[in-house]
Amino acid sequence: MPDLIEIDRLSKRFGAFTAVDDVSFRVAKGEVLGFLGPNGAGKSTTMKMLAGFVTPSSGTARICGEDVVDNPVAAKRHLGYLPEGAPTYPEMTVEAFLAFTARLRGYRGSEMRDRVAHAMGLTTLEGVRLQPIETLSKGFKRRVGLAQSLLHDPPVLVLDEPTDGLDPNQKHEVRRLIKQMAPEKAIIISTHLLEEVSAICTRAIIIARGTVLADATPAELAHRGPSLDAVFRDLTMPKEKA
Ligand SMILES: Nc1ncnc2c1ncn2[C@@H]1O[C@H](COP(=O)(O)OP(=O)(O)OP(=O)(O)O)[C@@H](O)[C@H]1O
Repeated sequence: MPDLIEIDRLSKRFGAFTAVDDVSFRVAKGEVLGFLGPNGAGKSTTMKMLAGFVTPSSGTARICGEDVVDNPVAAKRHLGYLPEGAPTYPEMTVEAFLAFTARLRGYRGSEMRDRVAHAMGLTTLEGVRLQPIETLSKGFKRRVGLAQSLLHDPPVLVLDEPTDGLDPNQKHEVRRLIKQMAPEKAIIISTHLLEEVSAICTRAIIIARGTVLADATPAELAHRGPSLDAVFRDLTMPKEKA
């Protein structure tokens, strides 16, 4: 399977602080990579660099072979990105926001309407399509963000905490959707939920203080200790000085 995401020696410094430190990995079509780490580990910053919202200090990131710094428009064409938090334009209705995003993606007329309807169907938003985004619950807002990332059916998805704020039923639905899309795409999800990794990820990267500490299948990671939870703690908790 081809590598649709290629990250080589990527770093990001904010002043004297290094948020992402020499990170390299690849994600092939068919893989769902879980990006795990404690708060402040550098997950969102890495995803923002992939999405072109933060410029790397050094290293490269390519999506479907397109460098995100040198060819940002081409790279973004292949990418669906769900940022952390709620979608912008809170006063827009769900449908108007998705139509606006679809127009930005270059769709017009019936194709635009079909794309919006399909994305709302995938994320079960039809019931709230005429509601302003600001009046929605956190879980619904998250799903509007997800719908926006799926509009152009991109081969690469970078989803920053896709199930954050969802109730257990909604979590189940979003995980089902990710699994269903997985064979045709390369997907990265960041999460704090270790059960999510076992449920949908084919591979997991554990990152802390900007550095990759492990890159393996969930089963391989779980075998390194009594549980995935214990392995995560052992890798990411700062060690006591002797
Ligand atoms: N624009 C910025 N300026 C300065 N520091 C930043 C900036 N963006 C992020 N950081 C810092 O970089 C580090 C990594 O942040 P990042 O948001 O990537 O972590 P994360 O792993 O996504 O954390 P969380 O799980 O809490 O979302 C943090 O210490 C954060 O405060």
